[in-house]
Amino acid sequence: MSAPVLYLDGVSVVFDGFRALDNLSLVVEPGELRAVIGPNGAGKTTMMDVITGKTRPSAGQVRFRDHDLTRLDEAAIATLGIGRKFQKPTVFDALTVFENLELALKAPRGPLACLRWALSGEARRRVEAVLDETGLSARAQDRAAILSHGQRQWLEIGMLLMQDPELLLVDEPVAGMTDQETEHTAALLRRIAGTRSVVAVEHDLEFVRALGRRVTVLHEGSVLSEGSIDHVQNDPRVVEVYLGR
Ligand SMILES: Nc1ncnc2c1ncn2[C@@H]1O[C@H](COP(=O)(O)OP(=O)(O)OP(=O)(O)O)[C@@H](O)[C@H]1O
Repeated sequence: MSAPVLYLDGVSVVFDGFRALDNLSLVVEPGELRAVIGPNGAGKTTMMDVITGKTRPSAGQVRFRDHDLTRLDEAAIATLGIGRKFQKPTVFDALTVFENLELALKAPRGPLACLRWALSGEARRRVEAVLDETGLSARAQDRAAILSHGQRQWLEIGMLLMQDPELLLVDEPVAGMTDQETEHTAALLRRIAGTRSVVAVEHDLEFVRALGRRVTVLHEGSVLSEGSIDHVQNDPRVVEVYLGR
């Protein structure tokens, strides 16, 4: 079996004596799509913050491929190939969908290499591939301001894809979406995973079911249950602390 992309072992985060993460372990394989669910305050956001270097763990290992993330700052971690999508989109309203994607592109270093690359049409081809992948090709020349809520979220996911991340972290991607948009987002994340790994934190269980992959349930900073959506939904401990409320 290949080495995991993401490896958390025994991770704890303590805020003023309060354990937001408590001996948390999580392993994500290359190409895996993982859903993370759990009640409010379970530690989902803190876990994402630890992976991206925003929060330092007080104990435990956090590894991305062969990199020890506990020794790196946020900027260094981002350049390793970890992209994070927050709930609130940060697209540029005045620019078109195409221009937003172009702007997010990671061009080669150095002005000459960059110019040669731009002239080669490589940039345009990357934008077109991401338009296709996100289902936004028909909106390419529309300004971001007129997109629907769902389309803005997909554009933001597309902007992260332009950076060609190996691991994508998405925070509540379907909050506020219609059922149809939610289904489109599930299909998009399933497509994205395979060539990259994706960790999605979400409360919407219909969406998690539509993802159809392994689910991790967090509670009080550690893993309460893990497995298929049917497995975790039928786990009495999950019903007691999360689903039964
Ligand atoms: N900077 C901080 N200082 C003190 N406590 C914090 C801090 N950040 C988070 N916490 C606490 O840690 C716990 C875990 O919070 P976290 O935001 O990770 O949970 P969550 O699972 O993402 O919850 P939600 O579903 O509500 O977003 C919460 O009790 C929260 O109040």
